[in-house]
Amino acid sequence: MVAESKARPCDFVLFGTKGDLARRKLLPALYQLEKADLIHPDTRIVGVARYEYTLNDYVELVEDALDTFVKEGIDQKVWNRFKARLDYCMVNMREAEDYKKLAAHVDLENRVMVNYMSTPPSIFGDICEGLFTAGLINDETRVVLEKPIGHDLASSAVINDQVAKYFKEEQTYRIDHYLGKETVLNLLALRFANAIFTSNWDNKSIDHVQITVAEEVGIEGRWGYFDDAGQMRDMVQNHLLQVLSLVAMNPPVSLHADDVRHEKVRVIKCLRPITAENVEEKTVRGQYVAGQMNGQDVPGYLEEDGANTESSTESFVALRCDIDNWRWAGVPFYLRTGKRMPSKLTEIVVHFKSLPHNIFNEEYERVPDNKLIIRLQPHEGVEVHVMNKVPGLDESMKLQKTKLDLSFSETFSHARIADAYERLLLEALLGNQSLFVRRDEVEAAWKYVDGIFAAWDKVGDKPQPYAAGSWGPDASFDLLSKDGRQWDK
Ligand SMILES: NC(=O)C1=CN([C@@H]2O[C@H](COP(=O)(O)OP(=O)(O)OC[C@H]3O[C@@H](n4cnc5c(N)ncnc54)[C@H](OP(=O)(O)O)[C@@H]3O)[C@@H](O)[C@H]2O)C=CC1
Ligand SMILES: O=C1O[C@H](COP(=O)(O)O)[C@@H](O)[C@H](O)[C@H]1O
Repeated sequence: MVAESKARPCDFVLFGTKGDLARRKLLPALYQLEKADLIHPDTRIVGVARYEYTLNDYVELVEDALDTFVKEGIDQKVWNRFKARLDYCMVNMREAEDYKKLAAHVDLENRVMVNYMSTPPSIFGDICEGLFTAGLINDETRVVLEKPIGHDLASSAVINDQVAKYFKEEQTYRIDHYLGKETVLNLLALRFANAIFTSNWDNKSIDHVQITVAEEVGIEGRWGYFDDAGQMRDMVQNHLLQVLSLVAMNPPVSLHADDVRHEKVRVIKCLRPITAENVEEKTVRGQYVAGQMNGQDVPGYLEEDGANTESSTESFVALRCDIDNWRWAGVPFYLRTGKRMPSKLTEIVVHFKSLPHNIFNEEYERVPDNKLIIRLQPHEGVEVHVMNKVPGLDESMKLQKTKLDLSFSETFSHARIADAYERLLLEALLGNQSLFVRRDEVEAAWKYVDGIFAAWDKVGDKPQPYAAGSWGPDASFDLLSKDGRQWDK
């Protein structure tokens, strides 16, 4: 992607530094950037929380997070460099006056202040106001917002307005970590650097597209958060619609942030609204009950720690999305995501159209369709399913389904696949917004999702049970079979 500004030294201020995301993902990602020598030598990292820590306490907290979450272990030399950048400031994030303390920890004259809000979105506005009160916002100051922004279109507009009071859109970086995944970025290369795909990427060649984001994990101690959100708000509104928009968008004029975002938002705006009249035909939602994962008994959603036995929050969603534009008219995009599925699997399957006529033997009534499978995680790679002649002297031209399989770990064996947050933190430090979501994208996605919730409410839809360790409710299979199709897995 194209960096909008040259690398400059930054004050990277991590609000919520003691939280789960900061410990599990953000601090390890910063450490990896240090290891790869990608952080400007004068950049500082300032942790912010509401605890009275000494700098030493904070350094220990960071070391503990890295010990726990950096898989390959900490390299002492890298750690020594990294820890020299650390600083800590105690702030009560709801108290605007308290932010004045931060002034002593940053240098607006010589460094760009990048404020990462790894906190509940309900305090994003307070943080912006606090930064303003303390005189810490200039034209270069950036703010990085975690997802999901809001609970629906109205609440997301409130949060975006609170932020926009102090920060321009060019200063606002909305995170969707799927946009930082190496394989999601590879979609751009696959689509726009390969004529074989570019010229076949529409309703003349493609029958339908499947996007699956299956998770093995359950609620992982986040029941309070998750029950309020559900899989639709936690995954579909952001990650799945972002992936869909990258698969379906028209070629952007360039890789500059707004050129890419302009094309993505056009796709989301073309999604045909799902209404009470067709919501039962086009959507399925589920909630897991007790089952087995890898031979172990696991509890149902309502038996998880902290659960409320009345909850009708969905942990699984499947949708048929239709994109009303010239390129995709008549090509359904089937989306599916759920917790407690049999395995972690994130992939896009592009099913090409059937051939009009079979000139080969009768082994197949119809020659099986070609498929392009883009494996986002795990086993990152790309497969193309094609038909081949079985070698041999017989006259029958026997065909066999075969696959061209490009595995990233084998083909690029020298390259380490970076975690999505490494890429996104680097881009935020460099000042490149391409991989961040613009306000109109977030709002268009909420509009679509809000319509589905309204339709579910109107028809009184409730999640259907599925056993933990299964691929979701039976209705998810019916969603495709009634269109004469089936899920790839
Ligand atoms: N965890 C994850 O995997 C993901 C999280 N996110 C998003 O990232 C953000 C952070 O999530 P997560 O780390 O899980 O949440 P946590 O609750 O673990 O962390 C949030 C942090 O914010 C701090 N905080 C909250 N209110 C205040 C306040 N008034 N003053 C000072 N500190 C405050 C909390 O402090 P204290 O410790 O004192 O309570 C806590 O350390 C959320 O927006 C979430 O939606 C997005 C994707 C994945
Ligand atoms: O944002 C989130 O994403 C994770 C899944 O991310 P992945 O990179 O492991 O695919 C999900 O488990 C979590 O609930 C959600 O908030």
